[in-house]
Parts: sequence; structure tokens; C-alpha cells
Amino acid sequence: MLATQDLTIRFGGHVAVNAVTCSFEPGTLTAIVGPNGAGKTTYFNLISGQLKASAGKVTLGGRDLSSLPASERTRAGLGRAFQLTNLFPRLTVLENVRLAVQAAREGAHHRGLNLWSVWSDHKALLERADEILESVALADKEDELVANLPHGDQRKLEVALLMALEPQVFMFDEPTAGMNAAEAPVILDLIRRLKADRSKTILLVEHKMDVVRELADRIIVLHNGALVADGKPAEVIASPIVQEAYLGVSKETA
Ligand SMILES: Nc1ncnc2c1ncn2[C@@H]1O[C@H](COP(=O)(O)OP(=O)(O)OP(=O)(O)O)[C@@H](O)[C@H]1O
Repeated sequence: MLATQDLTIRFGGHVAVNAVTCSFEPGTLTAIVGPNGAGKTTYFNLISGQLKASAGKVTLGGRDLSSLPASERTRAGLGRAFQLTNLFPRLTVLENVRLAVQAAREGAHHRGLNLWSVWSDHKALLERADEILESVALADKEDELVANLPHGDQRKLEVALLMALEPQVFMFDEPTAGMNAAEAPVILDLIRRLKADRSKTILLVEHKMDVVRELADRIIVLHNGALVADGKPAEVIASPIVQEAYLGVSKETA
């Protein structure tokens, strides 16, 4: 179970995330919604370790991750789509995914160096990388240099690298932003399949309410950095605070 306890960050006098206490269970997709500037991405950054909290804790399976840098939180099982700066632009799509699979499995198969194990490991890594590329509909681009990929394909590759890590927790921050009508369904389908697995913890920051309605088991709402609603999608969407604060509907029309 992933949990945050009184998680807080201040930028000068501004409290961007304000004492957020929340836990996220395996097998559940939680959508995090709220108006622009509500603190959603900052909350993600605090969980994944891109930002250090001013106060509060992040725990995974009871282990306190609060003092760990992002790389160690990733190793502990927190997976967030890679920033594009972490891709190798002069390598091919396949090589990028193969390296991610290899990094994730490092340490798992230390059998010493012999030609047979190098060859069989390499073959297994390529097979896994191919499988992942298939799942994000990038198999036909596997030999292209990452630097030459259009934006939508680079976003798909970010998700492919996240899959390669095989984390316990998947964090998606507007995963289909900037994608065209053909690309977005591929990513949404992938999230649907991850969800069907019922063992992963999935967090999704998403503005598109149709996507939230379809995918979320639970919605939490951030507003001015604070957690203001938490519950089943239908209840949360119907709540006055969401109608008013997020959807911009006045109390009367709600
Ligand atoms: N590094 C920073 N320094 C100063 N203020 C910051 C920093 N990062 C975020 N903020 C502020 O914190 C608040 C929350 O921002 P955040 O990006 O988390 O909101 P958000 O809910 O993700 O918004 P959006 O939906 O527009 O992406 C904003 O007021 C933002 O200006």
C-alpha cells in the first residue's frame, strides 16, 4: 500500500500541497483531479521524489521513502513515466526499451559471465522489449532513432519504459496529453489492461472527465493543495465541491 501522511510542500509563502493524508491500495485506479494549479503534479513530484517535502511522509508497504531520492524510490517500486530527457535520443526505440528492461532486471540474474548466459539473457531481454513495444503499438518503429520520433510516439515510449520497470505503483500524469485521436486509445487501452491485472496500484492525474469516469475506481480531488473530496467516482463527481470548484458549476445549478 502506498500512503502519504500530512504531505506538505511550501514554495516561499505558498503552500502548494497542504497536509495531504491518503492511501492507495493495490488493484485500484485512483484519479487525481482538481483545477489548474491545485497541486496535482506537485503531489506526484512529492511521491516520486522529484521534490522534497517540507513536512509529512511517503510510505510504500510500510517503508518510509521520504528521505530517498527519486532513483531509489523507483527501485522500491514507484514507477512514473520517464521524462523524455531520460531517453537515449541517438539509440533506437528497441534499444531504449531493451536497456530499460535490462536495468530493471539488473541484479536479478547474476550468474557470472559466460557466453551462454550473455546470449540467453540478451534474447530474453529482446523478447520482453518486443512484447512491450507491441503493447504500446510501437513495434513497427523499433528501428527508428528516438530523436526522429514524433511527439505522440515519444510519449508512448515513455509509457513503454515505465512498463519495462514492472513497478508496483504506476503513476500517469496526463498520459494522453498532446496525443492525436489514434494514439490516445493505445495508451488508455494499456492502462485498462494494467487495471485488469488487479494487483497494481495506479494513480492517474487527468483533466479529461470522460477518461476519469471510465477508468477510475476512486477519485480524489485537490483544491488549493488540500484534499477536499475522496470517494467513488459517481459520488465525487456529483458532490457540490466538485461541481463548483472543479467543473465551474454554481451551487444553484449543481
Ligand atoms: N517549483 C515551484 N516553485 C514555485 N511554485 C511552484 C513550483 N511548482 C509548483 N508551484 C506552484 O504550486 C501550485 C500547484 O502547481 P501544480 O503544477 O502542482 O498544479 P496542478 O494541479 O498540477 O495544475 P495543472 O492542472 O495546471 O497541471 C501552483 O500554484 C504552482 O504555481
